[in-house]
Amino acid sequence: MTEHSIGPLSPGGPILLVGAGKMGGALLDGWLAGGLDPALVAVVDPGLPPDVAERLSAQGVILAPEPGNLPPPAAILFAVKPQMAADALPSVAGFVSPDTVVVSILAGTTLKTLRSGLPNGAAVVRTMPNTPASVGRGITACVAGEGVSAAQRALADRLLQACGEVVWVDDEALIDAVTGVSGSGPAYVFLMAESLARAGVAAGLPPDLAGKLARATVEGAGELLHRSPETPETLRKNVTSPNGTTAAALGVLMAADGLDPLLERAVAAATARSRELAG
Ligand SMILES: NC(=O)C1=CN([C@@H]2O[C@H](COP(=O)(O)OP(=O)(O)OC[C@H]3O[C@@H](n4cnc5c(N)ncnc54)[C@H](OP(=O)(O)O)[C@@H]3O)[C@@H](O)[C@H]2O)C=CC1
Ligand SMILES: O=C(O)[C@@H]1CCC=N1
Repeated sequence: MTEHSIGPLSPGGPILLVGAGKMGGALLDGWLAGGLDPALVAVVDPGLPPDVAERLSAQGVILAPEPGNLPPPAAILFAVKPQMAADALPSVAGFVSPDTVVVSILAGTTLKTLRSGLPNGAAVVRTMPNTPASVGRGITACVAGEGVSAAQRALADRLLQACGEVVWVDDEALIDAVTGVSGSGPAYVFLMAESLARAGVAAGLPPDLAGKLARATVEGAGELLHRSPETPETLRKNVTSPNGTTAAALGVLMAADGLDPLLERAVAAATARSRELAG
């Protein structure tokens, strides 16, 4: 069970997920774990693996609906790869009613592009979630397009809150840097676990032990950061004895050519790629 219960939700129509891959599937898991009634959820994804389709169907989720046999969705969560957007938008458009809000999670795909593939005046919210959503610990940044009503914004907020925290921005341009920090960010942290394990092996540990230590360290540090009211800086200082082992390591990581410039370049590369995807 996640920390974020969606509770009873009467959205006034089903919630349609278009694209139930890694991220769409994570959000779907978050909704179901958060208590969203599966009978209110429909999924369009021609590539759904049979075991996933079977599990969702057994839970009562509606699979592969057509616009003619599904009531107008209150919200459509659009979650295909950005490169598939043009192919998939016509099928999304077929489900859109005047009251539907389309919530996109596509990296680099602008409100303008999305709206151009949907019926005139469609309400669109562009968002950037991240995969910890599958365990209720995601964070999603959102920007509302023109004409999104307060009720539509509240519904988008509620659906995303079932999977973690939600923040709203007014400036769509910020979403590219959001993607570089929190959208892609979980990958940087997982890489830290991989890289720390490799460094442990280089320092003489057996690979299994290095992997176990590195994973538990990243998990534990994340949990401590989650539970503690302290800043990351204070938590770091709490580990660091004067002239001790951590100080020796931080001398490398916090040097002029250490982690800051490396992450700055990494986030800049992701941000630039997000802008590039927008065309
Ligand atoms: N993964 C992440 O961490 C994050 C991803 N995003 C965004 O989420 C989106 C999805 O990414 P991700 O989940 O990683 O990608 P996936 O490839 O895992 O998921 C996309 C899914 O959409 C399916 N699909 C393809 N075409 C259609 C269609 N016409 N109609 C319905 N479904 C279709 C795909 O099927 P098939 O595989 O058969 O093509 C696949 O199952 C991307 O736009 C990405 O930018 C945003 C934040 C974080
Ligand atoms: O790598 C990507 O393009 C997507 C967007 C953010 C995380 N994954």
